[in-house]
Amino acid sequence: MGDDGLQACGVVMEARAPGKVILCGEHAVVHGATAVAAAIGLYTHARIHLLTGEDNLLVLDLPPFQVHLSWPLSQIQSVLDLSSLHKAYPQDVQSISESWSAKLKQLTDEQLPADADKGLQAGVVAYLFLHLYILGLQPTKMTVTSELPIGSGLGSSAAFCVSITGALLAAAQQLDLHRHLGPTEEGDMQRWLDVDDKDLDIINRWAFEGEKIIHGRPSGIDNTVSTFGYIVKFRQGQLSRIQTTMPLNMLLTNTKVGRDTKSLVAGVGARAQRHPKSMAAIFDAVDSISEEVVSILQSNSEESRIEHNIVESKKDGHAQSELVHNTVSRSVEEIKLEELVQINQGLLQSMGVSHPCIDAICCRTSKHKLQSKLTGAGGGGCVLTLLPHCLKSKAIEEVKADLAAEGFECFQAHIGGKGVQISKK
Ligand SMILES: Nc1ncnc2c1ncn2[C@@H]1O[C@H](COP(=O)(O)OP(=O)(O)OP(=O)(O)O)[C@@H](O)[C@H]1O
Ligand SMILES: C[C@@](O)(CCO)CC(=O)[O-]
Ligand SMILES: [Mg+2]
Repeated sequence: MGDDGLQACGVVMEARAPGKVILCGEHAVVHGATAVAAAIGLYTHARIHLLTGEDNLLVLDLPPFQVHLSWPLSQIQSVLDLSSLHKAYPQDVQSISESWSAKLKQLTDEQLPADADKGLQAGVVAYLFLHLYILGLQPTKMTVTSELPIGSGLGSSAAFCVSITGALLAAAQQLDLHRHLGPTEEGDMQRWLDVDDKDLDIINRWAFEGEKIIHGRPSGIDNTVSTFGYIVKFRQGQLSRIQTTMPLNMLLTNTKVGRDTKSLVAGVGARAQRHPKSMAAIFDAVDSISEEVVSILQSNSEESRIEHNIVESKKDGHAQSELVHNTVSRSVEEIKLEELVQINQGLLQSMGVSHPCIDAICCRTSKHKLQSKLTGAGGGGCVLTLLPHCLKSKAIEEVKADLAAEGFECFQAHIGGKGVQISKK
């Protein structure tokens, strides 16, 4: 018996799914443009315990929200028509119907406090939907923890959907798993298994259905990166993996301004309806930026090894800054990437998804001759700053200290690692 008095029957499955950064193309990707994104080494973990028949419950623990929810299976049966589930197979990915959506909201509202966040309600509905369709009415306890800041542009909603889908499919014994032969990450004693490619596709498709419940109109880029990992180019549901020898270092700064992706995506959609031609031109420009970023990342030319010195800041228009004194060498590719980041940020501002805090961070980092843009849905959340490979750690610490003095929290994360993985106990 566990601390909570529930009888676990010994089977525990855990899935971990990474967050992501979008290098370029957010929002425009919803309207058909290309975007480039990478997995980051911060994970959401979904742990599922199968319970014995004595506990006829579905239990959901969400420590980041200090929420513990529990539904008797009989209550779920009395609210929902589950007959269609008996015919469904986990491979047969389905969308939530209007009637299920209303009934799952009712089941969720009965459990959540009256003043609970609407975003949290949507996350719980996504969990119930995925659980019932993938695992059926099996008594379980699911605990979801996360290293990601939630609602901050690093794909927490996608990592939530991908990790719970992975854990549910693993518990339903629907995944082919491979022991991965590489060294385990330092300090990580848990053995993570890779998922077969065909099963990754099923995880991704279910997670997309979860994202639709949380977001309204996702492009699918976030769940795709969280599932497949690495660095990807994404356009209209199609992904291709980008292999690059270019070191991609960046600083992530959390504005800590709360926002939700659903309303930001809806806001850009409304602007596009009001100004179809102008917004189409912006989305086209973003598409070109992403295509250029892909070709820069994939170029392995001699040119990339030629180092260029950036003119000292005092000689250009930023002479007012007392902060800029370092001259940093950059490759031609790094210079181009920085310009594209700057152009993309300008276009995101035109879409109406920047925020004074984001603009302040971009301005602050430009005084260190570094380029920044929002990442994810914007409106607050996180900002990424490109760090040229020659930038010394002392200089990075100076930027961090400068941003910290403004009240912003900065961190670095590993870029381009694996996607969802499973661990069994
Ligand atoms: N660990 C978690 N536990 C429960 N719900 C979560 C968790 N992580 C994310 N969510 C769900 O995702 C929602 C936040 O998603 P949202 O898309 O607004 O932000 P994000 O995914 O962090 O940023 P972006 O979409 O810009 O990358 C929360 O309101 C909740 O529904
Ligand atoms: C804003 C957006 O483009 C990225 C959110 O991380 C939404 C989406 O693509 O689903
Ligand atoms: Mg999201």
